[in-house]
Amino acid sequence: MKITSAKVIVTCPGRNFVTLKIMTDEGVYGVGDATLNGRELSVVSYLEDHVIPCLIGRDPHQIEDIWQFLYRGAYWRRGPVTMSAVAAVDMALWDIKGKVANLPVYQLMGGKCRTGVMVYGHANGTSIEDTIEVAQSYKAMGYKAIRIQCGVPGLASTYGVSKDKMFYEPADADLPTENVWSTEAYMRIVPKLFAAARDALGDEVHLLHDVHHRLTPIEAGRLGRDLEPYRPFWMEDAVVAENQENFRLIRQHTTTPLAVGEIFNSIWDCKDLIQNQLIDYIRATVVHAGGLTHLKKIAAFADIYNVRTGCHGATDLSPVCMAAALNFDISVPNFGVQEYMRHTDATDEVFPHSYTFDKGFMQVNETPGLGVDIDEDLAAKYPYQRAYLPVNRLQDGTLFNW
Ligand SMILES: O=C(O)C(O)[C@@H](O)[C@H](O)[C@H](O)CO
Ligand SMILES: [Mg+2]
Repeated sequence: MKITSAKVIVTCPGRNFVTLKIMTDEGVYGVGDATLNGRELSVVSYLEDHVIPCLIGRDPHQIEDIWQFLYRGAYWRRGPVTMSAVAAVDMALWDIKGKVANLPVYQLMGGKCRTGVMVYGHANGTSIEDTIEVAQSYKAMGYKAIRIQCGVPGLASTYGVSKDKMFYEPADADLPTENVWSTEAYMRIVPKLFAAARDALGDEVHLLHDVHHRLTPIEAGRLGRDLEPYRPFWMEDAVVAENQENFRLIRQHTTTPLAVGEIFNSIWDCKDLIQNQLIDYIRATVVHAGGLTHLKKIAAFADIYNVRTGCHGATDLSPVCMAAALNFDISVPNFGVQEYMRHTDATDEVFPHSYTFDKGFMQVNETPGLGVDIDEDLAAKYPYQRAYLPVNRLQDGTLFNW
């Protein structure tokens, strides 16, 4: 079997998605997600100019060898652009292998380890009351795990709080929107949100929260300790993780479980965090961390240290990535939870898929391959629109972490 051609499809049914489609001499094709929010076209170029020429004529069944060729063979390793491009190829090759074998990809990865994939939804509101009302509606939809984020008094806007309650897209403008941030105000409101949420939602539902890289390690230690009475499922991205040692300080001060990794690209970004047991959940994704081939290795390494998976699943990860993630989630032993931000109907129409949601769990279903496709004619109706993620400044104007 040989790869005969490949193409990159950029479409914007409300937000941008980049999809790789690999064709073979047997008529079977595979799809992979290559979306990197706010930096989409750099991955398009990486694929078109540097990856696709190397794929033509190769045997699509040699997934590991092609992965090694694109990773080691580039000489320049890692980084979000490279690893998203490698991931797209990897996903498409698993899709092809599954279609040829007439099996869903999870079967090729070892088969089901569980009956369904527990997902968490996003409840957010400008006030604590609004947020709890939305969380109640998620609970009514059957969600077992809910992320709660609320507005911070005195700040015009904050990460995680959207106008549309079901579809959150932070890349909202043609040039970066500027947000204003106060750590002090934020640290005052979040424990109150958790106290009210536990009270209103009961003991059983899992409550999650995303700090979005905004605290210092000692501040994160304090927030984690303040949240302990409300037993959060996790505190996510409490600090920036370029320095993995940051997490040691947090760990010394709190037993609140820690999650990190949505912006990680390889096992090297989380190796120390995992082997020193400084985190509880690794959030690396199929699309930004080198595809299923690499994420399987991260998960296997994490399993040794009791670290569970909690893959990123925001709307900027296309349904192609979601389908790949669900095949991964159902088949790894140390699965924790999967993030699930619903895509809009327009996006779901461009990417027909077989996965389903029911009572807080998702199912991959039995479609051979990844179980997802792209409708190219429909995709062509939504041309690329430049969109940036926001930037964040402190109240005195200092540029901060968004
Ligand atoms: O946990 C999450 O879902 C996030 O932190 C994302 O919303 C993130 O901000 C976006 O994926 C950025 O593109
Ligand atoms: Mg996050």
